[in-house]
Amino acid sequence: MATENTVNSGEKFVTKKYPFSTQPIPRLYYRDPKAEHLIQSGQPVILTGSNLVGSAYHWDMDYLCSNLGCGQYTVYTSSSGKFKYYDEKKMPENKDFKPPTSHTDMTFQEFAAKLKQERNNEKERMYLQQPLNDTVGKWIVMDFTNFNWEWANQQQKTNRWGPLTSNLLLVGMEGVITPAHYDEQENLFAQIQGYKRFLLFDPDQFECLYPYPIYHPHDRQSQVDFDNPDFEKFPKFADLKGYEGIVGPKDVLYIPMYWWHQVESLSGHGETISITFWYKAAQTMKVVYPLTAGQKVAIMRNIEKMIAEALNDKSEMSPFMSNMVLGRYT
Ligand SMILES: O=C(O)CCC(=O)C(=O)O
Ligand SMILES: [Fe+2]
Repeated sequence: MATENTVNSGEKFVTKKYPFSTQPIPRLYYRDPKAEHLIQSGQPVILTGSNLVGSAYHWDMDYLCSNLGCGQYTVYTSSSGKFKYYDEKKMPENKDFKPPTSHTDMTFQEFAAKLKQERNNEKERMYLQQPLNDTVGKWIVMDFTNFNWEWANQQQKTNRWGPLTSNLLLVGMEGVITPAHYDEQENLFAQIQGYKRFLLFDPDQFECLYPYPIYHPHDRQSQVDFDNPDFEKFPKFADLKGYEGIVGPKDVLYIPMYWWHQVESLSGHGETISITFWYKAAQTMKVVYPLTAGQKVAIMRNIEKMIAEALNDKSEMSPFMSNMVLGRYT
């Protein structure tokens, strides 16, 4: 696999090389009017100085072990290092589907012990992904209470986002990868430990990334294997253009809704610890034309859902979808 060296804020990183070009995600002080403007116009930006999770900068494996309590945490395991998300609710109707990762629930202490054991085991990567809940110990509650809610709430208000839905705690081994996908929520992604490389793609790159059908467990994920793209099946992947940036401790990345992202925990800098702040979409006051690429993705999703429900048999989807457009809209 081809790699290249990247230098970012004085640190050196080895990153994988992909067959598409990228431009840097802007990196700006959080109070910079240019940063505020990017968020308001639904563009990604790496924000410095916000201290969104300033009260959690001391979180590391030992502190979390002592203070996270004895609740159960979901830990995913992968032999490829890739953790492509799958929706288990969509598995019963997709009998041939084989989950690419497995998961088990364990205490944080059990996870930390396993991590120490497996740290040098290239064949087994682990990634803890668990929304923060009320089983955490009192010091974590204290740190959480002292997040920069004033700024977060102000962003929520200014951008008319809906309610905060969850804070996902992500603790990953070096080298873990979350393959390209989009989410249906706004996200302030806060980094605490380690470095993550983000590859981002505008929602207008939809046709270059070939998401799975909506009824598939991998809905919202790209079908393209970035390490070994099948250009015959996915020819427009060759036209893909993206953004990239490295997010380190204290940085916050705004990931706008429907923006594709691939996330790679970089090697040589220890485990990665991150927290997401997911917000429901802003309510649309008045529709303005032309529609944005994100609004078109939302329309496609709704239509696809309606057709899938009406047909009630996923084997009918493919001929139906082709017949609807063939020689008419093609
Ligand atoms: O950090 C990761 O590995 C994935 C994060 C992600 O996909 C998200 O925050 O939406
Ligand atoms: Fe995501």
